[in-house]
Amino acid sequence: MQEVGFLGMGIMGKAMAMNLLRHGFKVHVWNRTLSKCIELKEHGAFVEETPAAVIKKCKVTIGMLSDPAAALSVVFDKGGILEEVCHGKGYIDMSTVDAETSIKIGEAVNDKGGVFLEAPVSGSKKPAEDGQLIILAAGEKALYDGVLPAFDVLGKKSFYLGEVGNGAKMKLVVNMIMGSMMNAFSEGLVLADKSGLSPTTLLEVLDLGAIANPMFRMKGPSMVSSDFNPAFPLKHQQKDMRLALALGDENAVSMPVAAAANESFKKARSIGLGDLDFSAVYEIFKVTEPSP
Ligand SMILES: NC(=O)C1=CN([C@@H]2O[C@H](COP(=O)(O)OP(=O)(O)OC[C@H]3O[C@@H](n4cnc5c(N)ncnc54)[C@H](OP(=O)(O)O)[C@@H]3O)[C@@H](O)[C@H]2O)C=CC1
Ligand SMILES: O=CCCC(=O)O
Repeated sequence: MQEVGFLGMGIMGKAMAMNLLRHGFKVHVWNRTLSKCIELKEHGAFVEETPAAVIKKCKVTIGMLSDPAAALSVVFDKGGILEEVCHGKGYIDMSTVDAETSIKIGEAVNDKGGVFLEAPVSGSKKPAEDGQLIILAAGEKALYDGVLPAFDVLGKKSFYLGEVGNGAKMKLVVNMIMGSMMNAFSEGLVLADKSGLSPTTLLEVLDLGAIANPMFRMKGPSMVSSDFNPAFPLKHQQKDMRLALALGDENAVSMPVAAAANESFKKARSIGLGDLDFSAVYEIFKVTEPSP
């Protein structure tokens, strides 16, 4: 499988498509905003006008879209993949969505004779550029096996999790934990600062102890210097908290920590931080009560 379609040239999709091109794949790309395909074209990608045109040319097409509405749109709307998907074609949705969205897409693709895999990823812009993602796939096993050469380029490890929906759920659980951790981390950095400690020294202390982790190590220094250039946009993290909380509702799991974290991300969105990196949630903890 050396030819692949790719829908969605956002932060992740562009990095992943570039990576496939670098490894010798022929890549047919589409993006709602066409201008985002220019750089891909310069690197040898074929730019198509609709998702349907991509799937017509490729046996396997990957989608990497912002949210459930976008994931559904490229499948069901005019010019969408349902217009061309048929026997012998596979569609792989790597966006972070809820299980219900994934199942709906999978059933529609199957009804047209195609095969479907969901494959959301852990890892952000840099792992996407470096082919170091963690792929959480579920759905048609034969498609999974067939697409492994591409997954091996995109990721450092692929998991096959069984029926459609399990990949989405695994991804939401992971991001729910990550979003909650980011809130606790932000509170700690502000608490250190406001109580007269150096946040930079706190980072050093954390990194030597039992809760050292790559996220604190990577995001900490840029947070302290108020650099929120987006790798993972805050609006997407809030979407993931919302979808994870809905999964909690369905399963009667009490999630007070995640619910509080979701409120923080919502507050950050409401003051215009949605397009910044999700670590910008830090900003809302800096706001102090005005003195009486
Ligand atoms: N960034 C990250 O670190 C990670 C992100 N993810 C997940 O991957 C997905 C993509 O994330 P990311 O690349 O960061 O997001 P971006 O916001 O950078 O890109 C979103 C993409 O979705 C497209 N899109 C949005 N709405 C529609 C629509 N209605 N119809 C068609 N296309 C649409 C955008 O097109 P246009 O350019 O026209 O706006 C763009 O190509 C999300 O589900 C996210 O949660 C998963 C792991 C890590
Ligand atoms: O969905 C985004 C995940 C970002 C990450 O795993 O670093």
